[in-house]
Amino acid sequence: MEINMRSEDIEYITEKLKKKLTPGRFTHTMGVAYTAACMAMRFGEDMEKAYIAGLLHDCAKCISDEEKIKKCEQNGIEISPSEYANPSLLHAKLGAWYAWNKYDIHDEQICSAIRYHTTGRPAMTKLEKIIFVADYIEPNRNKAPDLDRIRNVCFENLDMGVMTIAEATLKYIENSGEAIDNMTADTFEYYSKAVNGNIAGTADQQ
Ligand SMILES: Nc1ncnc2c1ncn2[C@@H]1O[C@H](COP(=O)(O)OP(=O)(O)O)[C@@H](O)[C@H]1O
Repeated sequence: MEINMRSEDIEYITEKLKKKLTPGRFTHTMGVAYTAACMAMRFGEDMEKAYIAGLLHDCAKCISDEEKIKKCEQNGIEISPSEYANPSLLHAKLGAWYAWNKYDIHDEQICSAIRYHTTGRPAMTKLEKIIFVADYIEPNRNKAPDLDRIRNVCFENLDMGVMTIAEATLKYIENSGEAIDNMTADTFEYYSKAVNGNIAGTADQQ
């Protein structure tokens, strides 16, 4: 189902995010929104939903770890052991909750794309894949190695893009010493099989 947002509503969300996020995070946010909209054009997804999901994906990012835990506990959002050990991961779950409850985006697909944008998950929807990938490749990102190649891969084949980014993220977090959420490893495994043709029904991105 389409969401048909009014341009005033999109402007309102954008202005609110500008206040809630640091300038760097806001720039990244706009990059993800535009990249997600481009990927939606490329892969036949709803452009407006991709833009809104990109806009809101980090809406809970600029909150202290203590506050993230508190807000999750207050609102009945379950916290896993790896999230207690690495509360920064909670911005994705909490962001999905904020999108629904504070920004009034009553759309399961958008909120789920926000929910899984950091770790990914096996068998993602097309919109979830687009936000997972757009977060990594948007034009303001410049620290990850091999980004030009990864950007090409993502626009060529969405599943291969997800696999490549999950693999790069795993390498990065293995060296960071932070508590690891196993969902990214599950995502990598699933999409390795998908690109090698061992899982049926995921080739909607060719
Ligand atoms: N499975 C995971 N376990 C632990 N940390 C992870 C995992 N996946 C991603 N991260 C880390 O979470 C951080 C935030 O990632 P992400 O949400 O994708 O970007 P951002 O919110 O900055 O746009 C990154 O440092 C990334 O390495």
